[in-house]
Amino acid sequence: MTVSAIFDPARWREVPGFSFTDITYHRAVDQGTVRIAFHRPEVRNAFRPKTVDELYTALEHARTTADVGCVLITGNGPSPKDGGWAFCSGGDQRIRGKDGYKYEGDEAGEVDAARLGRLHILEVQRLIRFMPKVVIAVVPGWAVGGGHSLHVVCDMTLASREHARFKQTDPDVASFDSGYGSALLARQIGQKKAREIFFLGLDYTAEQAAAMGMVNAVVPHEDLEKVALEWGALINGKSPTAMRMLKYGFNLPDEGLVGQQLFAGEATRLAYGTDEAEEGRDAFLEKRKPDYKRFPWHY
Ligand SMILES: CC(C)(COP(=O)(O)OP(=O)(O)OC[C@H]1O[C@@H](n2cnc3c(N)ncnc32)[C@H](O)[C@@H]1OP(=O)(O)O)[C@@H](O)C(=O)NCCC(=O)NCCSC(=O)CCC(=O)c1ccccc1C(=O)O
Repeated sequence: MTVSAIFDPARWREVPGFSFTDITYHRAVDQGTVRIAFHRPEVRNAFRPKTVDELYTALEHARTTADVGCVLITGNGPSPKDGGWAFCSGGDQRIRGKDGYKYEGDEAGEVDAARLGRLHILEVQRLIRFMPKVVIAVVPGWAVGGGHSLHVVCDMTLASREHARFKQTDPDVASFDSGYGSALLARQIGQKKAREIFFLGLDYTAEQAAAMGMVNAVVPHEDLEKVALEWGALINGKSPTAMRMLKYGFNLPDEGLVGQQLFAGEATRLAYGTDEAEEGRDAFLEKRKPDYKRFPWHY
């Protein structure tokens, strides 16, 4: 299979140094935007622990690459089995064990009983939320269960007019994202609608999701990745400092002390660039008292 039917290979290069199987990882040829895509279209891009490991690795690489300002998360497709499209259908229910999602053994479909079950998609959610870069969910099909929660935690969502569908099946399979997947969703679209999505488990089109406020734009399917790249270029044209202070400022009221820590950390980085901070450091190194008299108490 090619990477994805709506992926334009002329606009991307594979990021070297990785041997991913469950995701693909590309960098745009002309801008600091990367594309990370679920690559299990035959199961609507459900994630298993290996998928989550790879997703975390690619996201961490993007987070720590200094000239990347925008991360697109999407799903490759369509399914070779039936032509269906998906962003992500959440945890792979075939390998869910009593202690979480199980790693597979040597044989396909065989569980590795020696390794502990994982729920580390939640670590991926935190990485998306805490990284000082703009993360966009590019939804070409189903966003369901833990896949729905991933789109919620991204900074913005673009959706295919024809194929994107949003649905929360968590309670159908006795799972519950009572963290970002539900509570942050309620911040985005209101308590009543968020509760409806979880308590009824209905299907919603891209247009309905946009009307609720959980999708930023609805785009013709064949233009989805082109528009995502246009948004990436806009984002990369802006001040990195301004963008990360904005992201952390948007997050802060919902993150408690962690949000304050992230915002304050970036404020500290800015303060380190001042003459005042240099005076504090130099005084220590020169074993003298700092002299802050020339610095005003701004008001
Ligand atoms: C996504 C669907 C609505 C798509 O429906 P449809 O287009 O009709 O396609 P299907 O024929 O149903 O599916 C095609 C094919 O894919 C397989 N498949 C689809 N989804 C999954 C899946 N999640 N796991 C395994 N396999 C899947 C399906 O079986 C078909 O295979 P065939 O061999 O061809 O028959 C629909 O498919 C659907 O509803 N899927 C299930 C969605 C779901 O319930 N997902 C799990 C929700 S729970 C979750 O994700 C929790 C994870 C999590 O983030 C979390 C968060 C916080 C705390 C804990 C957790 C936690 O990990 O539990």
